[in-house]
Amino acid sequence: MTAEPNFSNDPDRDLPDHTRPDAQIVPFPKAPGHAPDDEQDDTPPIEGRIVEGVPNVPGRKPSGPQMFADWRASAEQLVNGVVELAKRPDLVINAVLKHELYYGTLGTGRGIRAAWSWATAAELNAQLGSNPKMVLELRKSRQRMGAAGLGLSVLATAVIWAAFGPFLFTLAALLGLGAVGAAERKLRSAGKGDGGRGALGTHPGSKAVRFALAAAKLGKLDQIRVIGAVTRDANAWIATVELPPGTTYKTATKKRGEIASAIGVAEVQVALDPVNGHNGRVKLWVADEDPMQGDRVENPLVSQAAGTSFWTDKVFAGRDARGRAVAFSLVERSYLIGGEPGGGKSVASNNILCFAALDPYIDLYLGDGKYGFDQMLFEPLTKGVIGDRQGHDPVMEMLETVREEMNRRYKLLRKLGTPKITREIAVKYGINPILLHLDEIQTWSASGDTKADKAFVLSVADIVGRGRAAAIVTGAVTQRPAAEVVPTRLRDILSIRWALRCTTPDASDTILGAGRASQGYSAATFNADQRGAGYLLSEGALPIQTRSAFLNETELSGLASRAYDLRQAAGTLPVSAERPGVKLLLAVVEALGGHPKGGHTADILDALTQMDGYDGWDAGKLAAALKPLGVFPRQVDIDGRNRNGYRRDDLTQALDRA
Ligand SMILES: Nc1ncnc2c1ncn2[C@@H]1O[C@H](COP(=O)(O)OP(=O)(O)OP(=O)(O)O)[C@@H](O)[C@H]1O
Repeated sequence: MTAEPNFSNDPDRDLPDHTRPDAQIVPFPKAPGHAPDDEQDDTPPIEGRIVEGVPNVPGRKPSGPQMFADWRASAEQLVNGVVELAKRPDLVINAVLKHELYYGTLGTGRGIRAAWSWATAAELNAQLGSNPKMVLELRKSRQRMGAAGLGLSVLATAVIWAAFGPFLFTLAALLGLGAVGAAERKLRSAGKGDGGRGALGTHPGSKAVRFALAAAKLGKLDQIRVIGAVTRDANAWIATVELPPGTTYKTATKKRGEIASAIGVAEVQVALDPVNGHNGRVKLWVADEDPMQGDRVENPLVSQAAGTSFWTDKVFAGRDARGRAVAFSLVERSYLIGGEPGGGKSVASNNILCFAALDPYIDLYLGDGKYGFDQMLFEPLTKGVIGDRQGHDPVMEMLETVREEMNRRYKLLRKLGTPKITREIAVKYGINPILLHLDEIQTWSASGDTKADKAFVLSVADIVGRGRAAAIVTGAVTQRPAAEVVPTRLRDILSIRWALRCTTPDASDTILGAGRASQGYSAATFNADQRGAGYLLSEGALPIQTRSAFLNETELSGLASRAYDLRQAAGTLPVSAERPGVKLLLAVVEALGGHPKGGHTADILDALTQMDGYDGWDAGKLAAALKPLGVFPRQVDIDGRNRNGYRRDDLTQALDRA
């Protein structure tokens, strides 16, 4: 236990910008009553047009003058837009050409395919065997008609060219392409394109948005309004929608899947935010691409030179669908991480473990029910670890150690007459926060040995429940999120829940809480390509769709060795036989032999000088080496002989302190 004030924990110390201001849990969707940041913008929107920027979404019904002002602003913006376009006709031509060339070519291709099918009477292919004569005759006659039509077209083209030159020909060709392109677009938006019903795309109009919401059964088309313009925000479009009277924001969140389907995107691409002060409005945010895929999310710890502070910093968990940082504090918290095998639990956990490791004053206790190598990097930093010692005994021993420490802290709190350990108390009394991280808890909570499993769950629940005030954070991780693995009484007191990809909505609810999936927060909606995707529920907030930060192996070992250095400098490395002070204490204890009281200096030196590294040591050197460790020679009575020596108690207490 270290009593030094933790100056590296100073909240004002110089950290890179991105490590703290971002460190907020941003509800996704935002908690009702919480105005989205981007609603601060005052730019009046234009209904039915796409503008780059952020819409102004008033939370109350607009007043008459307000509506008039909106319309005036809309009209002004429209006029400005037209003026801008008039100044740059090349942009208009470019856009038209691009559109016509693209859709015109697709439409022409579709036309050629259709003409070929018609000319070959493809619809009668099945009857070729039973009635070949009829089919072949029809083919011949259609092909004759087709050839005549083609010939006439070529002739007409030649006449136009000869009479009016290439200009009119080009114009006619462009008009033709435009008409075909328009038809192609219509076919696509009506769902008759080759690829099925098309998505709304990246720049939908408000009418298309209303159609989609009506199709998602949020109400009748004429009762759904889009307030202001459909706008763009980085890689998404945003629309503020007024639902039919009596339909609430919550109803809309439950239909997120249907809305996504009607828009033609994946559910994870859609976010619904409440509109401050109006429960019948919803702010619809639709990403162009799946935000849970693509490049990994990096953890800012990698580029941060300083360590972390349990009391003032937040764990960087990842980013939400909109790319905003998602982070949480560990103070007075505990957490549950669950998800199917390969769902990303270890990756998510690494963000917490690295954060904790980098605060040299957090004592780490680690247990992995897989007895694998996931935690090995951190083992040299831990105060308690079960490593590959299997069964309930090692883990129960570790839990008992933590509970003893917790009881000791409660005694201190009673003495101080204060309800919980604060940063000031921790620094004053040398109390280090504890992180107890238990991976694959099903190994001990649902092993089949009912008695042992129950004892484990009770012990963990005790630490979670009382540890909050004693600066003890418990984390439980499982790949089997089911009630028998994480009993409700345990889950309900774990304040942070992180549901990575799950196989069923029930499994997701086991982590996030009953009913969450039906509210639209289900980690079962993620697929295997969405690596690290999950829902993170922090105390008192709605679950946030989050992609966890991914630390690769190089980064992990770099962070672990940085944590080692920080702990070495702070003197908080765990007892290790390799450290000179500890090595000496262990050697002297060994030299005592078996006597419970201790040993005389002469006898100790006899045994010590036989060991490696202590050749030639005398009483003076031994006393000088033990002095900084707080161990001094005393008179020790052994078997009636009272001589200068060292007491066993003094040596073991020094080991504890080390
Ligand atoms: N946030 C992420 N970004 C990118 N890839 C990720 C992310 N999270 C997980 N992955 C990928 O998924 C793989 C599996 O993740 P991880 O090992 O964390 O799963 P797990 O849930 O711990 O599995 P198990 O239950 O078998 O231990 C990782 O090796 C990595 O390739």
